[in-house]
Amino acid sequence: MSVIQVINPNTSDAMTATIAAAARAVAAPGTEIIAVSAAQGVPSIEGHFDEAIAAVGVLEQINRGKAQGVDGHVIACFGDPGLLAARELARGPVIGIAEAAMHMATLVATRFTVVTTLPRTLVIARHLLRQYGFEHHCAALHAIDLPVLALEDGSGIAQEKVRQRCIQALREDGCGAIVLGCGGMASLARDLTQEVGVPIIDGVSAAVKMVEALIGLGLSTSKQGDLAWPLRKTMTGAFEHLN
Ligand SMILES: NC(=O)NC1=NC(=O)NC1=O
Repeated sequence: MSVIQVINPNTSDAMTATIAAAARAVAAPGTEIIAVSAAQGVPSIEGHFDEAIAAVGVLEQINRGKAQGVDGHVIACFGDPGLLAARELARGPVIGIAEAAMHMATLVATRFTVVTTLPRTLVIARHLLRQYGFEHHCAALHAIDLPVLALEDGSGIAQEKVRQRCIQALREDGCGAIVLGCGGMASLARDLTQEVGVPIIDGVSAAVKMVEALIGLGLSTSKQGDLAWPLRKTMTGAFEHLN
């Protein structure tokens, strides 16, 4: 039995439910998914400021997951907020949904397109492409120009905009796969893939399977060098509980 903690770095429980359903849909029979929202922070993550706030919430949940003895962690926001800090703190594997989706896309296509939410988050995805070494695999990045929580408003408008943008990208970008650039899009991948006949990749499910694979291989986060446990120091104020 493996236990994987899936962390929604924003505080919107409705999005956590969407993320949890996508994770459980692909989890192996022997894998238990524990899905959590950030205990404090921002209701949605749509820029550098939000990412900084969300990173603290991620670290708090990593600590809780460690205390619960989970075997691995997923950071279920497309900016992968706090990923390396989380790897310092964690023993088990920590995978972000952007890196997971990008890795999977390169395994099934030579070029992929990213479809995300607000235009101002495009640069965050670009930074990750460079950080992970996937820039030359990415054909294009597009934003549907709707806020993250539009995906949870029940209207279906955001979901239809994602669908239309994917169809347009497949016509125009010369890509062989599409990466969905938001944790809140997790539920769209399977049906969209069926409809367009091209891999539409959700990072939540990709990350869950990558964590399962790492656990199965007996690979945990390296504690050599920069991902060694954080140096001990006395934290104060709002961070005292992280001591
Ligand atoms: N690009 C994004 O939409 N990032 C995200 N913000 C959130 O709150 N969750 C995401 O996945």
